[in-house]
Amino acid sequence: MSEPVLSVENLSLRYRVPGGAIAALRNVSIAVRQGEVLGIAGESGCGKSTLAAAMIDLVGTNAEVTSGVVRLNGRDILALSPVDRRRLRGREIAMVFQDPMTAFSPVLTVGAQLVDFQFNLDGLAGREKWRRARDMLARVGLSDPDHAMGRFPHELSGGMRQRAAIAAALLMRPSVLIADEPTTALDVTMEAQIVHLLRQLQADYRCAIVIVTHHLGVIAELCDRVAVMYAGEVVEEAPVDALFHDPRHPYTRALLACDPARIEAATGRLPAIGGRLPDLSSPPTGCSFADRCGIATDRCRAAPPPRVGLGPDRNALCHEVAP
Ligand SMILES: Nc1ncnc2c1ncn2[C@@H]1O[C@H](COP(=O)(O)OP(=O)(O)OP(=O)(O)O)[C@@H](O)[C@H]1O
Repeated sequence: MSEPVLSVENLSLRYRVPGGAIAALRNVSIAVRQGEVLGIAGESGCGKSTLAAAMIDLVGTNAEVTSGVVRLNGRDILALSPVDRRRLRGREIAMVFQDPMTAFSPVLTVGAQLVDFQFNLDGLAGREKWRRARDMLARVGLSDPDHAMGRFPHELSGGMRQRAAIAAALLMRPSVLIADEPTTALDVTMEAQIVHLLRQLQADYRCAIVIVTHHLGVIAELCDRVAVMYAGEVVEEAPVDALFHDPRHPYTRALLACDPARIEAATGRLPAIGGRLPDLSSPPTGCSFADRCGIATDRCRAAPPPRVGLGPDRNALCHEVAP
């Protein structure tokens, strides 16, 4: 099995807030290999976006990594100087956000910005950078790339803008693409098209993709492997088919039961997981999910759960799951 291109090892991160800190990531370990698509799933507030941002070293100024390593192509990026870290972004690792305007300035044309993004390619003439940018827009499915190059970002439709943002991210051929809810702002048809595009690009460029999404349909369509997060921890990690056919962690089971695609036929209503996420300013001593779990015992509330190996690429953080 190939070496991971990106790995996070025992990463803990907290956000400083007035009067304390939010433990947004707790001992997270996860890796993605070349050509693999890793999905990160979980309810709102579980730490998905924080994990994605930490992977590309884009966490906010009130964030503090308290332990752990983020390794990109073998290098510990947290140990690099800020200048070296910035140099990696865009070249070896790039990000696509929910709002494609995040990638662009509103006051420059798409073409000018795509040319600027290639500032690292010293030996390349401006005309060549323009051609590369135009070709990448064509590659991501803009039917008239020459026209799009001359437009301001707001002059493109939402779907076109997201395609242009994906083009911007892939322009330097990074080995890892991090996508944080890239389809959430789009309608269903557009979402399907972007998922299809990501799958094609991944096959063509063999880049690894880490995709954060609350949409389990996107995970099922696109991902090879899934990490399910709950309260700042990865509670289950599994190949995608195994996760959907045989979820092992009680939280994963609850999450799948809540998927909008599985709206209860009888009532037409969406089942919800009862209870709330624990307060991450003082996480519980035992299992974080114990208060909402149907099979929790006293042991679950008293002691942190073990990580139980369940086969290749498969584990769950639970007292009650059997190997
Ligand atoms: N900049 C910040 N300052 C303080 N707390 C933050 C900050 N960003 C996130 N948090 C908190 O960290 C926890 C994890 O948030 P995060 O956004 O990573 O979760 P998420 O699973 O991506 O949620 P969503 O799907 O709603 O984006 C939450 O409790 C959130 O309120």
